[in-house]
Amino acid sequence: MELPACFRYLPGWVEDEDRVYAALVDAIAWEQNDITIAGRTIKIPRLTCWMGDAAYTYSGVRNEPKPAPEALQALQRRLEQESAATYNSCLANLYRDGRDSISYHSDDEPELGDRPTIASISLGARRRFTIRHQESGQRWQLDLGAGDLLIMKDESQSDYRHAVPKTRTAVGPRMNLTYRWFG
Ligand SMILES: O=C(O)CCC(=O)C(=O)O
Ligand SMILES: [Fe+2]
Repeated sequence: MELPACFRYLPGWVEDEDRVYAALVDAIAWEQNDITIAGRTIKIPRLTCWMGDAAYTYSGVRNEPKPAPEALQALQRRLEQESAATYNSCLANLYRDGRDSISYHSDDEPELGDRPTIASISLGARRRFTIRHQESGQRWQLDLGAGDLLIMKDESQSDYRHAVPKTRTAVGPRMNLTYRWFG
């Protein structure tokens, strides 16, 4: 099914994606944060790293920025040309296996502004990405593979939610880089 117009899918956008994955998996300062929901503290089911100018707080976790490796900045420069947008930060996710996931959410923190453009690059193993329209409940799914780019803009965060569900299928690690403008 065709995606809503505020999601633009560009498969195979990254050149040399295996090399970029290998460089970044070692260079990024991964950590596993805790989140507290309804008084219960659990570990986020994936590794993350926030690279930007300022601290980023989401789900009650304050993330201090870490330095961005050169390979990450090189991708950002190419992305800015592709998406006619500028980015000043990147939230990286590492899904170690099928038990790692991100549940349905919108990236709607106030610092991202109204109708943010978020450029999301996938590297490593292919994983399912699901989109749900908040009001109608209509769903879409994409299998994001190594080198794929998904640009989310306009009402993608205000009207839709997205997720990477857990899978029982044996699957290797997947990295996702979400470039954002954080004001
Ligand atoms: O891993 C993905 O493809 C999505 C990650 C995501 O939605 C996020 O970091 O906000
Ligand atoms: Fe997201």
